[in-house]
Amino acid sequence: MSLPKIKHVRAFVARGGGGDYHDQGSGHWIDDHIATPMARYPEYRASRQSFGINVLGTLVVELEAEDGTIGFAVTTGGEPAAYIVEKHLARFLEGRNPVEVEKIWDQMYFSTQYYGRKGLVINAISGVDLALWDLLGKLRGEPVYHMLGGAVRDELQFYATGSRPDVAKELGFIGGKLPLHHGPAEGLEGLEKNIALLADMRAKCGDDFWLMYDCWMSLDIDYATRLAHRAWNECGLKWIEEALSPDDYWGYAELKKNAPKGLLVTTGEHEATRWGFRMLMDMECCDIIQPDVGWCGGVTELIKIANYADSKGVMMVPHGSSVYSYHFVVTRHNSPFAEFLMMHPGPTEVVPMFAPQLLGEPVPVNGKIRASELDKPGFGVELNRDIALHRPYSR
Ligand SMILES: C[C@H](O)[C@H](O)[C@@H](O)[C@@H](O)C(=O)O
Ligand SMILES: [Mg+2]
Repeated sequence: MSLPKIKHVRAFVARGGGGDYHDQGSGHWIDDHIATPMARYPEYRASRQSFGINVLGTLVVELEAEDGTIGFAVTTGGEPAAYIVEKHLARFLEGRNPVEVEKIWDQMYFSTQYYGRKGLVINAISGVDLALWDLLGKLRGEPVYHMLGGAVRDELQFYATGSRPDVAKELGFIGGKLPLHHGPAEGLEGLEKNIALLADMRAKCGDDFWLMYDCWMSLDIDYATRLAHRAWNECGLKWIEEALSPDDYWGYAELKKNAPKGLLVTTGEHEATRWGFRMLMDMECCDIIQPDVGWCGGVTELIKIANYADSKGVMMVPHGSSVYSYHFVVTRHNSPFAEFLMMHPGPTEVVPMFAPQLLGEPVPVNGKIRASELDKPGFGVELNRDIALHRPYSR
């Protein structure tokens, strides 16, 4: 049974939130003195946008089939990713049967391996792969999660990422993940501030509410180990996330070995492909892997990553990527909960993570999304065509 072939491949760029969710206006919690590897330079310490965290913008990939059906997806990548899609990857898509997700992924990866493998190129491949799965679902009239094996539970439960875990608790989330504000460059004074903030949130949220710290690659092994023990002993931290550079597999293995029993070590949002995640798991770097399906290779690659994690008894809780991860998580026993990234500036309200780019994007209510809410073709969302979309490399 052949489906309508792919006729057009288009790559657009959009700004102002959405796929590149760090691309927010001023005064947003997500750019408020958050610790990063660049914090060793004082001029880049107060704002991640000052060193370019939002320089790329959103990549929108659109695949149009012969019958006019359109599949699309958004991720982080902007104009350089649009170039890779239009000038390199499109040749493996135009004229092809959209069912060939494996062969198309293989050709996109190995044709770009000489300059890709991780980062921007894999973001571009992920965007194409997500658009392909969306197109497949729209052509078949099936939600992506049905094509992945169906739901193993009736609802998804979420923890919330943002600077207000106390509000997240009131909104019904199972936990709150705080951004870490101070890294090694701010010395013991900064460490004490990190602990004081966590202790304040523990007092506000009570003992049973999960509290986590997201360190966004900002620490060294000594600081991370000291923070882990203090935060566990004094504040009952549930996990310490992405403490070290994604390339420091050896450091993660040491941190996990030296972390207090009971504290979880997590990482992976800036890792890519089955090979990168195999390295994390074979070197016993973490207790939970956190791939971003828009950055790790898409659904086709996440299937391989998640299956390997499942075989090793490692939890796979994707980095927040809205519907693109919800349709995956609901089908996996080793993904018992999901992340919801609070994109309200406060954050004191639940707003769609990729707003304003996706029409029909579901949001957690009382910290949950029912699986039945995903029962729409593809990823169940449509592109908001009222936003400014620019196609820099039309052919
Ligand atoms: C809140 C963190 O600093 C990042 O901005 C966030 O995108 C990511 O690390 C996460 O896990 O949500
Ligand atoms: Mg993170």
